Amino acid sequence: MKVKVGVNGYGTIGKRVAYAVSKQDDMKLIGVTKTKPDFEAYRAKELGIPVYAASEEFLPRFEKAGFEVAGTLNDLLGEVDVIVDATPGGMGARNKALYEKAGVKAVFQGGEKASTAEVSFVAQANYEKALEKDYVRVVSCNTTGLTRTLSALQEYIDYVYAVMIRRAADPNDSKRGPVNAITPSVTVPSHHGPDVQTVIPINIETSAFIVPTTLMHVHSIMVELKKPITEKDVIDIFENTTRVLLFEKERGFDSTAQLIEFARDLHREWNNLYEIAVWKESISVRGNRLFYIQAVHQESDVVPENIDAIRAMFEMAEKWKSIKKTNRSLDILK
Ligand SMILES: NC(=O)C1=CN([C@@H]2O[C@H](COP(=O)(O)OP(=O)(O)OC[C@H]3O[C@@H](n4cnc5c(N)ncnc54)[C@H](OP(=O)(O)O)[C@@H]3O)[C@@H](O)[C@H]2O)C=CC1
Ligand SMILES: O=C(OP(=O)(O)O)[C@H](O)COP(=O)(O)O
Repeated sequence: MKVKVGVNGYGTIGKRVAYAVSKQDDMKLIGVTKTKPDFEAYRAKELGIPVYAASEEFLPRFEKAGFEVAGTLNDLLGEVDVIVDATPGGMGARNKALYEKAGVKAVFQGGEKASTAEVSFVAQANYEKALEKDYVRVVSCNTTGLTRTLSALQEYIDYVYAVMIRRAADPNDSKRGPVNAITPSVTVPSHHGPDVQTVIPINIETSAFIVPTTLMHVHSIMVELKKPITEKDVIDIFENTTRVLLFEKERGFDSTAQLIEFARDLHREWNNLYEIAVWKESISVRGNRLFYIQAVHQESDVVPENIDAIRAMFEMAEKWKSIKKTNRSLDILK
């Protein structure tokens, strides 16, 4: 039996999740929603993906353009087992009542509050917590990146302090920037530390800054150690951690620009870099402190998490079987 999946919100995350769903042999993509018949709606149609209006109020837009939709969100909800809500942050919580009414499970994204779902999710850290759940939140791209590397180091962690350097906007976003400024998140901690704690129980504080770039986020991480570890141990741990890759400045990875070029060289769809990129040379142990620097491709790291969340919610596979299956389907390197 294939799980029938719909995607509400076919934007940066939604289109990538829809693509990933279409690559799974145990899932079927039933359709996606759009609010307007723009080029993304036409592209979905060209790809054979049924397009539904995000609600009845948007139907006139499609009618005016002569764009035939397969129905509205309510029709889509009548056809699916699970909906991936990838609408703008905060909208998912409002949509939840519709999903409950339709008796459909839902995966929410990191723009929603933790309380929107029964569990906040990063596959390698807490897959089992999502088993049989109806509402799961895949945490934000930055929180996913922090959780992937910190969960691998969990037994060594006394306290974590991380500085998040966030991209100002996604590459397709011409409304938000980038701006010619550095914008601090003046609320400390930023949401990322408390968000990591919704997935793994560690001591962590974060602060965050937005900078004028669209490519990736970067994290500068400092761990106060509970017990000794060497730089080689950390390298070995990350080499054996799924969805984490080590990159060397020595090999030309000077910045996020080369990381994105690497994804382009792999001919990845939308130059997705699903894996968290840790600079090998940045791994440094000084006394009881470990330092490292990592980069997060905000548009794609959460995509495999959405797929694993669906498998957990329907108990379709145990943790590592699902993670490996998802990795293979998306050509994730390890
Ligand atoms: N972008 C990122 O870097 C990341 C985002 N996230 C989270 O993922 C979620 C989605 O973000 P993102 O993909 O960037 O957002 P986008 O703005 O790229 O896409 C959101 C989509 O939602 C659709 N939408 C807008 N209004 C409605 C509505 N009333 N009903 C249904 N759909 C609507 C839009 O459709 P249309 O185009 O038809 O108007 C749009 O395509 C957020 O929670 C965000 O925090 C998580 C990780 C990273
Ligand atoms: O989840 C993200 O970032 P975040 O972890 O800093 O909230 C995404 O990059 C979306 O961020 P945005 O809300 O600035 O678009």
